Amino acid sequence: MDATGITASIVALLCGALIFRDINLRLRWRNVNLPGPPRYPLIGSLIVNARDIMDMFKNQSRFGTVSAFFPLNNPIVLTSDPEDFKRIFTTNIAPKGSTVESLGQYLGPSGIVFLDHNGPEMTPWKTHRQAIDQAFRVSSLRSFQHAIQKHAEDFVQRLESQDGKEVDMVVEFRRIVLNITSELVGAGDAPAEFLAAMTDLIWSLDSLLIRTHLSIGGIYLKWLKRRSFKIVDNFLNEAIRAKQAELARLTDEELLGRQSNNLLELLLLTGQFTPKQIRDHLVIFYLAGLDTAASLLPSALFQIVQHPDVCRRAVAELGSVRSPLAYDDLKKLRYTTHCVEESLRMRGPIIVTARDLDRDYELACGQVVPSGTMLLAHLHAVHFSEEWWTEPQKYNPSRFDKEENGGVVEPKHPFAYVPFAAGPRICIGRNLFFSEALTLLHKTLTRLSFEIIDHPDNGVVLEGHGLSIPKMVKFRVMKR
Ligand code: HEM
Repeated sequence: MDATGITASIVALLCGALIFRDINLRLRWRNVNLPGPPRYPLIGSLIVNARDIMDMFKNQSRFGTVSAFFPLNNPIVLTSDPEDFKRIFTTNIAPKGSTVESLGQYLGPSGIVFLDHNGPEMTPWKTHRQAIDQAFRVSSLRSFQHAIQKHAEDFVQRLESQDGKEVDMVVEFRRIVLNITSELVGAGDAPAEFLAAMTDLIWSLDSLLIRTHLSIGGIYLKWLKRRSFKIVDNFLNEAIRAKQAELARLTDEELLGRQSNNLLELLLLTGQFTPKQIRDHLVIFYLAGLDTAASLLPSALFQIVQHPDVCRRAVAELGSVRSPLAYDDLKKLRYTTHCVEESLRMRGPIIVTARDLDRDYELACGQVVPSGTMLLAHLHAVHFSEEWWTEPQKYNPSRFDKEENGGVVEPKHPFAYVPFAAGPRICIGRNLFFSEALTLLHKTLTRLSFEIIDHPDNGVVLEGHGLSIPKMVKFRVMKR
């Protein structure tokens, strides 16, 4: 057979495989009747409906609470039914699976986010999660508060030095969250070169997310970013070695009484993890803790400043609490906490979260979808649903206060407010995030006032690839 013949045979084989896949999928889905964009043979709802698919990620899905679409014939079900959230998040019917595989290949497969929780024992994820949970207990957060304070003070002094000038708060918050995360991880003394390399790795994820369906994406990016990886790995591996040596010098008694408040030390002290696993977890904390908090904080500040009544009330509350703020003072900031909660509802950085069905699944609406389907929990859509919230488009921190809200508790369904997901895999860093957010708001709003810069993009959030990120948050800052 000549070259043309071989090429024609390969093309014919590929077409045959695609047609077989198409027919198989249609048979498996013949009894499922879910709304969604039209689906074409072989390419599913891809090209023609790219816009529709983007629309589906916007706050209100065009197709209602549950819809199905098939980019390249990969079945995806998008749900914003809180009853589905309850099942997905609180049982182990839907593992994280392929959705995070590419990310795992890139940043290190043992990172807590990538470990699968499927199976009756949920190991090794459960073992890792239990060990890491210790760093987020109240006692650890209490002793970590002084580090947050120190960084918050640096942050506000930096802003004060720009008195009267225009400041890009997206950049400022990103810098401060990076520093706080480094402190938590145990890389507080990291050189600027390490922080730049780590930021490079995290930022390049956007291009990985675009290629997320290509399993090669992670490996390719790892090669492309090999220089940054070398810097990050050299620093972390050296930090792990140095900490191991330091702990080896301690007596058993000293080890027993030791209170660690950074992850590196804590993970070593458990004695359960290899240096490679520890390295992967530390990297993950940058991924999970950086973009999320650094995206939400500028938006939260923007929304507070944009609403003068809310701002006056928050400033009064923040001013009534002593400085520096101790961990136990945070609970006195009830109204400011509601401001942050309201921003998490409206501008929570994670729009959707994905799970892979490894068995047939009955949706809350009664339809059974076949195994192999990717299930997307649309966190934002439920946050904007009129079924569960009063005037969901309105920024109203008081909705979280039962007394102020005429005795009504919002939302009207316990799984209709899920900025941190829910169940055993709920965000491990949520309490740390509130410590960061409240301490930074305390410092900034009591020492500075903010004037919103007039620009059409100011305060706008970009929504793509399942994440919501502020496009621009610029203020003129003035010392109070
Ligand atoms: C605005 C702040 C944050 C938001 C909205 C947020 C949201 C989330 C969500 C929705 C998940 C679940 C994802 C899923 O199940 O697919 C998650 C998981 C996680 N988050 Fe956060 N997060 C925030 C801050 C943080 C911080 C500050 C840290 C740590 C420093 C952190 C560490 C993690 C980790 C390690 C997981 C994985 C837990 C597991 O798989 O067991 N997050 N987060």
